[in-house]
Amino acid sequence: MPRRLSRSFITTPSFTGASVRIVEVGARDGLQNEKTVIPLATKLELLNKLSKTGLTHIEAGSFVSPKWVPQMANTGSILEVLEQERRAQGQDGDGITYSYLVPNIKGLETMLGVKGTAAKGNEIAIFASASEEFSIKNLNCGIEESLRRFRPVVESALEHGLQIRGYVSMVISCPYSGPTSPQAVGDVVERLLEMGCYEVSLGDTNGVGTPGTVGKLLRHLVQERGIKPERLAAHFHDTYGQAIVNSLVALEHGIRTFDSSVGGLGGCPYSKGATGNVATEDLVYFLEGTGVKTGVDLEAVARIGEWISKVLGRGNGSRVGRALAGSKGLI
Ligand SMILES: CC(C)(COP(=O)([O-])OP(=O)([O-])OC[C@H]1O[C@@H](n2cnc3c(N)ncnc32)[C@H](O)[C@@H]1OP(=O)([O-])[O-])[C@@H](O)C(=O)NCCC(=O)NCCSC(=O)C[C@@](C)(O)CC(=O)[O-]
Repeated sequence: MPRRLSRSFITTPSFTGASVRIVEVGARDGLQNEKTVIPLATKLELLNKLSKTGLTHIEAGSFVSPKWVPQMANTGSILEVLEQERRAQGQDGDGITYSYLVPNIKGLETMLGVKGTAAKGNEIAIFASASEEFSIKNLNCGIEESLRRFRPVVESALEHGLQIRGYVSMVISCPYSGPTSPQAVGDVVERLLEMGCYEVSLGDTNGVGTPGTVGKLLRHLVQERGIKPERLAAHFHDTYGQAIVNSLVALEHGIRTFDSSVGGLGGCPYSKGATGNVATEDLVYFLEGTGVKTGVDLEAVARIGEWISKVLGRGNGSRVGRALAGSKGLI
């Protein structure tokens, strides 16, 4: 007799009528790992194209040390240009929230020092880890110290009217320390929420999660700890090709915010072998096909995925993007 499968894997609930928010991270998580310096004009063109696809939340860069991540060194110029455009468009600009990673108070001060930066339409993201070893590799300090450093960043950002998003990396397993316990993830998530983050994005940084491990993590966070799924986001890398099925598991647990990257761009500079985030095209195709509204124009994003992949001289990391390019030409 074959063993019976657990109910959630064989009976997918109907999501018809549900809607999600997609956080497009291609211009930050996607580009940060590229070896050759990408011109400012290319980054701005990418952001400009993405802003016309129905996406409402776009990560535009990082105010991190240029010695650590040289590719993000021109983030101040990106913010300045986007702010100029916002002023030219009127008070509300294009209605999109642009998000910037900030690792410490120096990063926040640099961001606030950019001419014309307004709280409206901008937010910051702080990023911690559930793995002590990865925290040291990524931030040059352990988890406790990173949280201690984030506190004044959060306080100052809130005083300036900026909203704060949180990240936790290595939520499933870490290349330096092995499997991550759901308890370790839950502890950091709760600390970030208590500190003032409006949501915490769960980073399967090296894309090793499966429905089994992701389900176990989400059961712990949502059912056992009682963390509201509205305060969580899924940030799945697609290294092992599991990101879409893991997104279904996240949907089943009530998560309605998903991070993704156009063309599946990306990798993490401090996680060897990690490939890109789940491609925005693949995510939109999956969600819309499952009855979940994204508000995102699939063909428009697929066109951008083809364009940026050609500009960067890499293969298009989106299967849906490649299929659409094959059947419709796109560009
Ligand atoms: C946190 C630090 C700065 C500590 O790095 P550190 O070397 O310990 O920093 P420090 O305070 O000793 O300063 C060293 C130098 O950096 C400068 N510095 C210091 N801070 C800044 C700053 N904000 N902006 C610009 N410059 C800065 C500082 O001024 C000094 O310059 P010097 O005096 O030598 O000329 C460094 O480790 C760092 O920048 N790390 C960021 C690494 C990163 O960006 N990783 C990728 C993003 S995380 C990720 O991708 C995962 C995620 C979010 O996507 C989710 C997932 O998938 O899991």
